Amino acid sequence: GHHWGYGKEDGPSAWHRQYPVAKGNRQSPIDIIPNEARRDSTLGPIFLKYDQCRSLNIANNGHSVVVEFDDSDDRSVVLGGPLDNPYRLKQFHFHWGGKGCEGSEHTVAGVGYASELHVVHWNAVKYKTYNDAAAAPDGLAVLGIFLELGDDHRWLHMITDALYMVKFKGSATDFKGFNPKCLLPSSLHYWTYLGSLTTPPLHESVTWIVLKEPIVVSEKQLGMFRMLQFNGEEEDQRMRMENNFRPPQNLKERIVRSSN
Ligand SMILES: COc1cccc(N2C=Cc3cc(S(N)(=O)=O)sc3S2(=O)=O)c1
Ligand SMILES: [Zn+2]
Repeated sequence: GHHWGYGKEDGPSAWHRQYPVAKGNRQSPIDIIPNEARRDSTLGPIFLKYDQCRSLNIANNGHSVVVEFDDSDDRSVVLGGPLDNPYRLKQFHFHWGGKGCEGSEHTVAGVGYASELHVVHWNAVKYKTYNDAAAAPDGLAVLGIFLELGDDHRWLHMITDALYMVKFKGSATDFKGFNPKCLLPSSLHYWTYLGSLTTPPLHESVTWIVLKEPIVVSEKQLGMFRMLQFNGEEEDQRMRMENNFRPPQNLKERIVRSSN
């Protein structure tokens, strides 16, 4: 049927028709204003226990490129910070712009980055399935990491080298042995707030943890993401996958907290 996308007719400004929660009170992304974030001494550090993580595959879902993990046990979790219990690593994916344009979803004092990495975790302590967690107010914890342009990232090639295998929507290939720890910046200082999925179904189920320090990737590396297509191989219309980001949404009655 008529599916959502990032074009003029099916893009973020139209999503509310099929997903009324798009106009909800805890939508994401937002513009983060550092000076207005509340420094909270009760907010401890976050811990990323990814050493036993097991990546499974890399796929093009028609909206982004996603790396999925085995989440059948608590082998890889995020804990601490604003979280009351460990959240299980499920997948990571990216959002990016067009050549030379901004592409991140969150912005910082009105400034966007070239891209944003989302590492998605779910509350397997409280919820039996991912689907249940993804629709629950404390179901997901997503780590947001900004990508800024500069030198080559020494490990990103492991992902960009695989992109030719998942050029079209619906394609997937094995992707074992990848640890997202190699995509983290040196500092785990963060902003955190209660928000939502940034794509349909836009569930208001995400505790966002946005790292303050970006990682650096080259224009050449980011350009590889733009060889992906929104369309399936059999579709006539070829649509380059780019500008797959939702713009910042109203903060409403929320505050953003800052780790020390
Ligand atoms: C029942 O709800 C479900 C079930 C299965 C998958 C999803 N998802 C859809 C969108 C979506 C968007 C994310 S983002 N950009 O905010 O990090 S994460 C995510 S998802 O949880 O994978 C939702
Ligand atoms: Zn995302």
